[in-house]
Amino acid sequence: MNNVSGRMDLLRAQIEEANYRYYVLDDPAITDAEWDALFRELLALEAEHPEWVTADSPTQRVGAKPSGKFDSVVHSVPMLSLSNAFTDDEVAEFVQRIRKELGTESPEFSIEPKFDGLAISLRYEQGRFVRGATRGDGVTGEDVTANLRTIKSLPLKLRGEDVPAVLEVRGEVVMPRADFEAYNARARASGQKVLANPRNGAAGSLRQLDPGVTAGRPLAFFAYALGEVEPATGVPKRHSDVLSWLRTLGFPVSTEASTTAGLEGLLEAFNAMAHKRDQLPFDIDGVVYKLDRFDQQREMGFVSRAPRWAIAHKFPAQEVTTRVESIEVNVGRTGAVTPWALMEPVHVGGVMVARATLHNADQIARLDVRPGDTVVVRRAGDVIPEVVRVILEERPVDASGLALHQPFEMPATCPVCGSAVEREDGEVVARCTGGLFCPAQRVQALVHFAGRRAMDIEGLGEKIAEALVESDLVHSPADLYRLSVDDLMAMKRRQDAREGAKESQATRWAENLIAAIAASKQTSLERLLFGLGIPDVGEATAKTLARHFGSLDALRHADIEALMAVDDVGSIMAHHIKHFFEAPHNAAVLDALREQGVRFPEGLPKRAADGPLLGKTVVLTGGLAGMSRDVAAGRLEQLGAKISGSVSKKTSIVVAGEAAGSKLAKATELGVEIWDEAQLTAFLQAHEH
Ligand SMILES: NC(=O)c1ccc[n+]([C@@H]2O[C@H](COP(=O)([O-])OP(=O)(O)OC[C@H]3O[C@@H](n4cnc5c(N)ncnc54)[C@H](O)[C@@H]3O)[C@@H](O)[C@H]2O)c1
Ligand SMILES: [Zn+2]
Repeated sequence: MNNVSGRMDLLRAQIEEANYRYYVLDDPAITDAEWDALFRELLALEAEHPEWVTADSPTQRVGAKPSGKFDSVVHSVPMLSLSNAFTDDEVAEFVQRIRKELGTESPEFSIEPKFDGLAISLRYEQGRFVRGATRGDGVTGEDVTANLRTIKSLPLKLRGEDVPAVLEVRGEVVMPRADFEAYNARARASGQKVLANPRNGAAGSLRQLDPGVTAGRPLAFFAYALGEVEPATGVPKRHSDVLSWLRTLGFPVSTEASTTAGLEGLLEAFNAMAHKRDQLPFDIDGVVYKLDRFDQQREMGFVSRAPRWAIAHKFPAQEVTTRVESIEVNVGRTGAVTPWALMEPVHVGGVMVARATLHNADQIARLDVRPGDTVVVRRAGDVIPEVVRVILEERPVDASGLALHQPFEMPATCPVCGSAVEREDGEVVARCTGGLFCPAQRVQALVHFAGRRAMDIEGLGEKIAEALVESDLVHSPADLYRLSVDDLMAMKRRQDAREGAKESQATRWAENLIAAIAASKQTSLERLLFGLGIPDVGEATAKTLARHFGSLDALRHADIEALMAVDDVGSIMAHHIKHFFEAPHNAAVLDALREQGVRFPEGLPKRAADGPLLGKTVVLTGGLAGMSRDVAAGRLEQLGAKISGSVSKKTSIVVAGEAAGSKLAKATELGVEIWDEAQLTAFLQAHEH
């Protein structure tokens, strides 16, 4: 007996503490599922021992006392909670109770999603929004009027002529999931604290002392009930009609609401909503069934904490706790290195989950997640399951009480190919620098290599690249040039067999692809350089490098200083380029490409050692009508000019073509000499040999 009453005391204390963190601090320490388990256990013990039910038990009360941060508002009609049902049987009991007490065979119910947000009450006087408050402990809430005014969908003035002098509308403030994800992505990128879940996001945003902060976080509102109404004469007699009425007054009301009679209809609606759950723009944690007729609601009445005429039928939890077995990193197609927690499998959001993303190194540091840790995992909508927080109290320790595991550190080398993993200043994502060499990146690297502005191999898209890599035919771009029609046909046959497709004899695609690959052997240095996918080296830089060094070998052997002497090549890029060419596997690919017959014109740097433009730096901007900018640059270089991509004080001449933009503006500002196309043409003609 003492054990039981002791257990009840403990449960009450645990629930009190959880309520304080959840309702007042917006910073829960346990999951809703854990809270529900504690609460249910207490309810069950109280049912067995009614003599030990205390008046201040959490089962007898709603929420928690207001924090004192805001002015308080006394609700003229108390705001209650809802009883919960977790199984069909519990819903059946609920319906049975109503049938018995009302003597109605098939009571009618209104059905609505259970929004996972924050309950609020809005007060309108003479049709104008005057005050809004949180639920608080159900009797006294917090005045959050200024913050509520920032919610765009919340009407500040009621629609229509005939509105009650006093109208209180209750509903839920929620944070749409997309806005929640976007907020967290930004927070992660800038190293700020992320929101644990949209409910917390909504509650935390609404309970800000600065309405400016609330305004910056998109919130939505859904109306689902009335408080005080004066005069009450025009109020409909059914809940479903109240929802329609609220809509005509200008309130957002869920379009998912419906009505039904009897148990069957409720369970059907529950299953339908469970299917839709992931597609809804905001989180819902169940379905609420309410007796539709107000006279019947009055007959059923209330218990201390919740109405007896309604129940919330809850979905499987979207947040659960489990244990991290290990942390691994995964390399994506673009080389991005993402850490994952491998966990003891758990049911979350209705599916079994064994991996959850840890996003990036910053997030790991913020969470301080380590192997062996008990963590909260969240899975909602189509979003990848993620680790939300670590339960530090449960971190495994050794005999002397020290943590068993050190903080996790991102590996310095790629787990797939062993190349260095680098993270640029100011970037959140770490990347494998292996490029072509890294099997994890091969498919994307091949697609890039074959791209129209690189080697221009028609027909080599993502699907074929995937098949080539998967069938082990191609490890590096050089392997492309060893392929035969027979190889491709064999690959296709294996694929057809695996997919159970009918074997196709058509060889045309394979012949075309081999021809396109062969044709790409005649290329230019700049196309090849761009196609190699050197980190940071885009099309423009590839061009500049090709022009500056003239030959592949000159570039391959350039040191950092020589690289930095190239216009627009900064120190980071110079290091990337040098690393790339230094890596033996990249050198092997380049040699193999040459061996396979890839050819491009090479020579000395094109810039003449002498000429009228010697010592002058020229920038070309805007479109030229008579020739391409490349051609113009080449001819200027033959006359001794150095071509640069950006305007600075060192620029001698800016050639401004059609629609020249910021570079022209900068040249004007710096007083640099500016030529139009006519001047350029005249100059080139005058110096033609
Ligand atoms: N993790 C924690 O530490 C912790 C602590 C306290 C409470 N909780 C969570 O909160 C729940 C209990 O809290 P509660 O009393 O705030 O309520 P509740 O969420 O179980 O149900 C009542 C509330 O549902 C909301 N609601 C949503 N859609 C509705 C609709 N269509 N019609 C009517 N009401 C609707 C209203 O805000 C109402 O106040 C627990 O089940 C638990 O999930 C968690
Ligand atoms: Zn790699």
